[in-house]
Amino acid sequence: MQGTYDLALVALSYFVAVMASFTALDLAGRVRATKTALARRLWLWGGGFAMGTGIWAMHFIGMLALTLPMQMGYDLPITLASMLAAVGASVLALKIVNVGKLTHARLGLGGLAMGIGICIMHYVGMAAMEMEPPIRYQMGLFLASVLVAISASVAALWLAFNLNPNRDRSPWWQRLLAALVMGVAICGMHYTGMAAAIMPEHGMTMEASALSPVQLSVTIALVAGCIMFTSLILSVYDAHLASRNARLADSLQKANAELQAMVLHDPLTRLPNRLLFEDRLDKILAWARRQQQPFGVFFVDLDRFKNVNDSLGHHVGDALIKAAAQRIQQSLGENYLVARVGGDEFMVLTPTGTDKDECVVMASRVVEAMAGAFDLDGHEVRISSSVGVSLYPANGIDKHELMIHADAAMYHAKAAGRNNLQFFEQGMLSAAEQLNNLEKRLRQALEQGELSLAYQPKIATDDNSLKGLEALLRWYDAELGTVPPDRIIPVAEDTGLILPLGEWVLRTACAQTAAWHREGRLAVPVAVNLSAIQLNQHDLVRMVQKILNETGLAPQFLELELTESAVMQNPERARAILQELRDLGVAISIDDFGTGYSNLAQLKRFPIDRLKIDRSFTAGVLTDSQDAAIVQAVVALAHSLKLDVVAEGVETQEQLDFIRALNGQQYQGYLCSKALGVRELERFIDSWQTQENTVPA
Ligand SMILES: Nc1nc2c(ncn2[C@@H]2O[C@@H]3COP(=O)(O)O[C@H]4[C@@H](O)[C@H](n5cnc6c(=O)[nH]c(N)nc65)O[C@@H]4COP(=O)(O)O[C@H]3[C@H]2O)c(=O)[nH]1
Repeated sequence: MQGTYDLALVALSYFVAVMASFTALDLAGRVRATKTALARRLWLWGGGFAMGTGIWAMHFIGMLALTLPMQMGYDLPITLASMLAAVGASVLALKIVNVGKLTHARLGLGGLAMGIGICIMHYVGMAAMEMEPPIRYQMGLFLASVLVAISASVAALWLAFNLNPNRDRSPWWQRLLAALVMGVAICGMHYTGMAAAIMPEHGMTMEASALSPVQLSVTIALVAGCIMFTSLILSVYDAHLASRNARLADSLQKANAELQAMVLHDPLTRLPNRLLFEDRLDKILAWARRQQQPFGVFFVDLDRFKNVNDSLGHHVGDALIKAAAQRIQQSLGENYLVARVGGDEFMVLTPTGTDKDECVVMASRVVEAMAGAFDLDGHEVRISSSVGVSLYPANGIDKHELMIHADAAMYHAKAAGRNNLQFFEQGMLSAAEQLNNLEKRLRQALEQGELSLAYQPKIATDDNSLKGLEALLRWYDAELGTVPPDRIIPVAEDTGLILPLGEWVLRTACAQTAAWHREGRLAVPVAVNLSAIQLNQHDLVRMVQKILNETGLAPQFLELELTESAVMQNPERARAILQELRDLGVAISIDDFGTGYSNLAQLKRFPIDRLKIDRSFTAGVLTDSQDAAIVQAVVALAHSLKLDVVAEGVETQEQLDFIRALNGQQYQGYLCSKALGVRELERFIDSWQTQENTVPA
């Protein structure tokens, strides 16, 4: 008996087979990409189920496409059994190819399971027709149908799973190609199998319990379609979730990297922080030990940074740190690791192989780089740096030693006048400790009122009258003994203590002088030294005004002494502030004149009243022709600018005569008196008057 095929239904059957294969391969492809065992099992069963029902649906649509000259019907239990065979074989095949590495054997086995599954489904499905007499098959075509099913299945599975062995999931076009081939396996088998079938002439089927082909095919197509559609939707949703997870993982990774960068870097300068520095130091140490190579650790501290921070505000301080960080890195180059390890402290790690000479060259570059003026937010700021260097292995063989020794060397550089570099030496450890101790005790002395002032008279050269007093800081510490101001002031400047300390000096000197005025003991001005840092203090003028008000000292009885270098640090700003102080009625004098780098043209523009000749020049006026020439020049300059001159450190009558001959107006020095405590000064005044010298009262 010959049948005819409806080509549209044949095409539909192929389409269903391809759809089923695509869905199945898609779901099965997720098995490898999925982490949990349960999800893997679900995807495997989902794929097998979609494949099985798809093959099953294809079969019955294929049967519907065939018109036989007889009525047809199917036995329901056998029909369902054919579906179970298709699902079971599909699950088995997908499991075989999805577990472990896809070897040739496994691929062959999977294809075999799939091919046999398709065949069983087909021939059991045919048996559901229960023809009388039964259908017979041509052996050749029957075997060909089995061969088509198995070989096309092997090809499809290879395409689906083996084309991209390094990837968890194959791309969609590859799955589609595999599905088209699998469609060929299913349909090829079906139609070859149908060609193998010899239908009995005048055969009969259709029992009372059997289903009509149209009913069955439509039901199956609908069920299979629903299953495939749902499976695909699930798969697409899963793909969406997977890509979202991938994106999340990606941004998590980025956030993690950023967090790590934050933990290891200083947010202001973006330089490595101490943590990262120490980590790198550990690594370079291990390397240097193996290679037996030297390397250096620099400790860089900005001098007078607190000055800038306190006087110009934190935003300028921050800008200075940033600019300083850049300069350090630029002066050293990329091979040097620069880290910010504290407020104004940086550490540098040289590359391995850097010896002592090279360390000196490179550290000097940092010192030089720091000495140039910074233009910050319209402020011209000058600072300097003190650099300590320790060398592996000469100055330390472990991380802590190298760091502590570089730190100690840096302290030594500070004590040696700042703006320089020092190599570590054993004797330095105590210097650093001493400096720390000094700072601690000074802070305590200030808080507990253990500081005092001494007053040194200023005498007129012409008539020996008392012209004024200079207040000088004194500190006697039980442990340290008498600590001279030359040691106190630099420590105070570096630690920021100079502001409260300077305010205390000013208040004490004003209060004492006002008291002497009230007592009628004297009526001369008092001179107070101001540090460069105080000059930059933003509320200096207000503070001076407030202290004058509080102590009741008239402004014309206060004189502020500033060193030449303090004024020249930022001449424009200094000029403006001095003018404001002058406007209050306070006098200004330039201390240690001749020791700095005064620009004489600029000096003319400063609102000052007096120049003080440094005692180093006074000491040499009679013995050193250069000192004598300088003193002569300074006095001449002062006269031409209509400024008074005070010669400091006059110890002998001859020195005084020299100054007097030049018409220098005042002098200070041991010839007349040392700086004296309050009671001593009062006694001095009394005795000075009795010697027929004048003391204005
Ligand atoms: N060899 C010798 N020395 C003489 C003679 N006459 C005075 N001196 C000393 O010379 C220094 C004069 O003070 P300076 O030039 O302002 O120099 C001062 C000043 O720059 C600074 N200083 C002192 N007190 C203060 C203060 O309260 N604030 C600030 N910012 N600096 C201060 O410390 C420096 C040193 O002060 P001192 O040790 O008190 O030393 C004082 C004084 O004792 C003399 O005839 N021969």
